Amino acid sequence: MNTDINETARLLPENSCNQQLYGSSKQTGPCGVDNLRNTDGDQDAKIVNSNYQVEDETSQNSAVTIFSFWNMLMGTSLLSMPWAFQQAGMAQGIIVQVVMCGLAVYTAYLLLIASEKLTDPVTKKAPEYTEMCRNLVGRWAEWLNILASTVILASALIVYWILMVELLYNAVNSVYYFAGGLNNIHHSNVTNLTGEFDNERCMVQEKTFSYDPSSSLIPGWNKNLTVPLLFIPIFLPILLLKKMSFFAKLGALGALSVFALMSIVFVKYVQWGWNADFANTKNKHYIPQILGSFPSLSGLLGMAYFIHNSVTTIFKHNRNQGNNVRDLKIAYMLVLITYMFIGLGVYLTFPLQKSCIKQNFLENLPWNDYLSLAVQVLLFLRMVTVYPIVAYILRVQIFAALVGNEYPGYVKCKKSIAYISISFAVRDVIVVQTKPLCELTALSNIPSK
Ligand SMILES: N[C@@H](Cc1ccc(O)cc1)C(=O)O
Repeated sequence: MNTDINETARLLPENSCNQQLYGSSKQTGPCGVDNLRNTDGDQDAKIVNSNYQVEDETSQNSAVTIFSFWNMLMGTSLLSMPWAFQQAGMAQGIIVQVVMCGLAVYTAYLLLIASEKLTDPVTKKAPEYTEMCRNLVGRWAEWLNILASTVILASALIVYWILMVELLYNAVNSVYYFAGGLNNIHHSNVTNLTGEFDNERCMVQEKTFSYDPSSSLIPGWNKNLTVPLLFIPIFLPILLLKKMSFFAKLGALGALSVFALMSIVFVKYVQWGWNADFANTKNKHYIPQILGSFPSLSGLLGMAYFIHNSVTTIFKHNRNQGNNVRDLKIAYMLVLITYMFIGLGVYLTFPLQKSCIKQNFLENLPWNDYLSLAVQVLLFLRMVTVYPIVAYILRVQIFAALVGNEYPGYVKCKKSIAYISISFAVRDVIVVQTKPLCELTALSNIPSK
C-alpha cells in the first residue's frame, strides 16, 4: 500500500500548492486551480495538534465512525443479497463479492489519501469530495459530481422511505395479528395451507394461515397514504440538527441492530437446516458453482459497496485522523462479512426451490411468524437510523455547493428540508401506487405490493 500512497501523492499538487489552495476564496493561485473555499462556515470547529486529532463536539471516535459507516454502506442492498448469490452460483458469487469489495476499498482508500493531502495545513480541515473534484480535475468535474451525488443520494433516500413504509406497515399488521386481531380478518382473505412451506407462493410458511397483506388488518392503516406521511413529523426535526456527531451516533446505534438481525437470521438457518446439494442437478436444492447471470450480483454490488461520495464527509469527523485508513478497512470487512452471512447463508439453507428466492427477501417471509416479525422490526430500526445520516450528507453537499456553507442557518434549512420531505412523501405515495414505476427505478430492491 505504501507505493500507492506515494503514487497518489505524486498525482496530487505539491504541499506548497496545497498551502495556496486554502487562501481566500476564488483566487487562482500558481498551481493553476481555484483556491478552495471554506464551505463550512463552521467557526466552532477547532482542530488541535499535528497528529490530526479533531477535538471538538462535531468529532466522533473510531468505533462510532466504523459502525455508522458499516450501517450506512449496507443501506438497502442487504435484502437482495440472497437473490444475487442465487444468480451467480456459489463459487463465482464468493469471488465476485471479494473482488468488488477489494475494488471499493481500494478506491475509497485513494479518496481518503487524496483528502489527507488536500487538508488545510493551518486549520487541518479536510475538503469535501466536491471540493476535491474541483481542485484536482476542474469545475466541470465538481458539477458532474454534485449532480451524480444528488441523484444517487436522493434515490437511496426514496428507497429507504419506501422500505420503511413497507416494514412498518407489515410489522404493525403482524403485531395486531399476534394481539388477537386475527378475529377481524375478513374470512375470504384467509387461506388454509396444508404443508409446512407454501411452495406455490415461494413463501416460507410456518403457520396454518396465509393472509394477503395488500389489504390492512387495521382500519385507517394505509400503506399508500397514512404510513408514508407518518414519517414527516418524525424526521423533520431530526434533519434540522447541525452536528454530524449526532447522525453518526445514531448510525452507529443502528449497527447494533445488525448484530441482532444476524443472530435471528442464524436461528432461522438452524431451523431450516442444510439445504444444499452440489452434485445432483435434479435436486431442488442444487447449488451450481458458476452461472451466466452473475452480472446481477456484480451490478448490485456496484451500489452495495458504493459510498465514495460520502467517504470524506464521514471520515473528516473521525477524532483520530491517523486511524482513517484502518477504520475504513475494518468497516468494509464488516460489510463483506455481513453480505456473505446473509447472502450465502440464505442461499445454502433456503428450504424451497432456490429459484424461489425473491429480489427482496422479505417477500419470502410470512407476516405471521415471530422471527419474521423480529427481522422486520430490526430492519425498520436500521433504516430509521440510516435515513438521517444519508439525508445529512445530501444536505451538506447541496448547501456547500449552492450557498458555500454546509449549514446556512436554521430557517433556510427548515424550509428546504420541509420541501424535500414533503416531495419525498408525495413521490412515495405515487411510487407505491404505481408498481411499474417501482420496477423501473435503478435501485432494484424496492418491495412490490
Ligand atoms: N450503498 C448504499 C447506498 C448509498 C450510496 C451512496 C452513499 O453516499 C450512501 C449510501 C446502499 O447500498 O444502499
